[in-house]
Amino acid sequence: MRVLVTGGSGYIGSHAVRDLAAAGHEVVILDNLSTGNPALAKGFRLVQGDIADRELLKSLLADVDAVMHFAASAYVGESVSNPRKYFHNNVESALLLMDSVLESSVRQFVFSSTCATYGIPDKLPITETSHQKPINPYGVTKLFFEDVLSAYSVAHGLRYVALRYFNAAGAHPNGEIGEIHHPETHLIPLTLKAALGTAPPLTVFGKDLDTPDGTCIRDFIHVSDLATAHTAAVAYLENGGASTAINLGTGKGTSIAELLAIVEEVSGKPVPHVYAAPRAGDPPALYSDPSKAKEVLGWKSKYDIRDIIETAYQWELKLPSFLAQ
Ligand SMILES: NC(=O)c1ccc[n+]([C@@H]2O[C@H](COP(=O)([O-])OP(=O)(O)OC[C@H]3O[C@@H](n4cnc5c(N)ncnc54)[C@H](O)[C@@H]3O)[C@@H](O)[C@H]2O)c1
Ligand SMILES: O=c1ccn([C@@H]2O[C@H](COP(=O)(O)OP(=O)(O)O[C@H]3O[C@H](CO)[C@@H](O)[C@H](O)[C@H]3O)[C@@H](O)[C@H]2O)c(=O)[nH]1
Repeated sequence: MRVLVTGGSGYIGSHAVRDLAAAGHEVVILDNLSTGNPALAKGFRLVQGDIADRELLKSLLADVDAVMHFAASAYVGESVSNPRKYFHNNVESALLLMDSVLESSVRQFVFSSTCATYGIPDKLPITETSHQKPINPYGVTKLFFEDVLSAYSVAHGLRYVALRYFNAAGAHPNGEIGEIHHPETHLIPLTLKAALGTAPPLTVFGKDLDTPDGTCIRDFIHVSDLATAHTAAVAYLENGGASTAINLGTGKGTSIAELLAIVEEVSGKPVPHVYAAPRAGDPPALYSDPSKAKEVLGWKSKYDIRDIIETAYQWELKLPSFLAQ
């Protein structure tokens, strides 16, 4: 298949394009480089442009069979302080992308959704039928776009897979690419940087939450596992699969306190940290029931939290030389 990958120069997209190419697909990346890094797209055709550029999309979509849509603004905390940015990029621009898709012959679509669409879950682990009541603007935009896809699949014959990732983490096991965000606000890179002394002590948001050790719980899923799930989603659509939404997680939650202990073990260094109030828009505990992914896509995660920290640590050591290339 020929796949247009929006946001393929970002963290998760750059891992997915490598897996797609390894499976024999032809990839074109569209990325405006607002948060992406061109070095992550090395070896692939990268078109620098915006998903809202109708003219550009018309020409790109003429030559592809499917779209994989990663491009978005994706910081939970920032979406609370600057919601306009999120409604603009994740809804307004994304709707223009869909107009372009519907005006083309492309009818297969894979979307980067998120467990942030669930809000505070009604039960744990979270299944795809758990209620979706997001508690931050980022989650609202992602849920809205899922609803757009659902309506367009009924009205326009679009077939889509909305992949609801839990917390993407880790780096490519071959050491070539890994997590880069500007600014970096994610827990694992900030924890590693704190251990290495390349960033200030970690601020842990919340220590008296309603969780067994009082710190927040997340289901960290290795970015290479996410990548293989995307390739499986493309195969599912290629084989005529119906539109659906699927959780991508390990099924296991790790608390921040547990995570700090693993980072200390892997790095052999203490993680300097301080506690602060919970971050606005953060649910205390999120972890998946990943069984639908196994049933529908034949996919399950291969890496665990220790693998995640080990690959992320190796990447963190390499990052200065990667950025200096
Ligand atoms: N990181 C996570 O834990 C996580 C979890 C669930 C869902 N997601 C979703 O996965 C996707 C990728 O996340 P990521 O962590 O790789 O983020 P990222 O910021 O590294 O990647 C996003 C990419 O999209 C590009 N982009 C943004 N807006 C664009 C636009 N209007 N036109 C063209 N390109 C644009 C950016 O330059 C960047 O390369 C996002 O949709 C995010 O919401 C991420
Ligand atoms: O310096 C920090 C950074 C984070 N956290 C906490 O760590 C947890 C994870 O935070 P973070 O790494 O920022 O990820 P999330 O806010 O959970 O968001 C990520 O994971 C979501 C799915 O859960 C995706 O949808 C988002 O795009 C992605 O950024 C949260 O409880 C944060 O409060 C801290 O305590 N200190």
